Amino acid sequence: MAYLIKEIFYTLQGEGTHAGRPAVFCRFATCNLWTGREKDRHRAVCQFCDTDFVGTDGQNGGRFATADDLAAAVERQWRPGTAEYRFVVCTGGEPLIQLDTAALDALHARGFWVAVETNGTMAPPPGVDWLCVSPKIGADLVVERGDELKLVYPQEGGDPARFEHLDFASFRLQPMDGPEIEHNTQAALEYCLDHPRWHLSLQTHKHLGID
Ligand SMILES: C[S@@+](CC[C@H](N)C(=O)[O-])C[C@H]1O[C@@H](n2cnc3c(N)ncnc32)[C@H](O)[C@@H]1O
Ligand SMILES: Nc1nc2[nH]cc(C(=O)O)c2c(=O)[nH]1
Ligand code: SF4
Ligand SMILES: [Mg+2]
Repeated sequence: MAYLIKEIFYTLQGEGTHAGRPAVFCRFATCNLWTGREKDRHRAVCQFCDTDFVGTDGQNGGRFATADDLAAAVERQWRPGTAEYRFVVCTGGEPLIQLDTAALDALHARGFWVAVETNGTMAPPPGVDWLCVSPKIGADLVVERGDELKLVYPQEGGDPARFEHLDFASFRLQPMDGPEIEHNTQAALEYCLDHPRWHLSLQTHKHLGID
């Protein structure tokens, strides 16, 4: 199977439990909850997306014919001479449309610890090392266990309490970026203070001005 990849780049994981950790980001093209085109945003299931995942024209993006070709492209972005701590974040778009066992195995074979950022509407292949699920109100959540549940806050109909029974090690609220970011950050902060099971996740890369 060929893989359509928007971009591959080396940066710090900006969000969640692993914020601050050096990582190669592999952004898969396409999503099942939005076409990615602005003209369709108002009728998308997920309307607040902050990401361009359309096409294969980003840095180091392209069509990779095999899982090993994809893993090799990821490895090329890791700093040479550091075999340890290799970390790749598979995101998108929705990575689970394309990320299969062959791709996961190929990344593992090159020594990567593999994280996935998903909207939770599709089952992951077994063996993902860190599964971060970010539910979208209006989409069926089929992934009910994982390492981190990262809820963008606030979402209409998305009371965090709705998700607390699910089997995740960590529960995070991430303020919705957009015109209301300051208000949303205060609201998420207050929610965490009142409900200490929830920890705040900030998009630190945006503050750092990095990808
Ligand atoms: C662009 S998505 C790609 C992965 C997957 N499709 C998903 O939604 O989890 C990566 C992360 O960014 C979050 N995100 C997207 N738009 C956001 C926004 N406007 N504010 C805060 N987080 C956002 C998503 O909820 C998800 O946790
Ligand atoms: N630095 C950085 N951290 C991130 N964490 C999740 C991201 C994503 O778009 O999935 C992201 C991203 O785009 N950049
Ligand atoms: S599900 Fe993820 S990639 Fe798809 S539109 Fe929503 S935030 Fe963006
Ligand atoms: Mg992002």
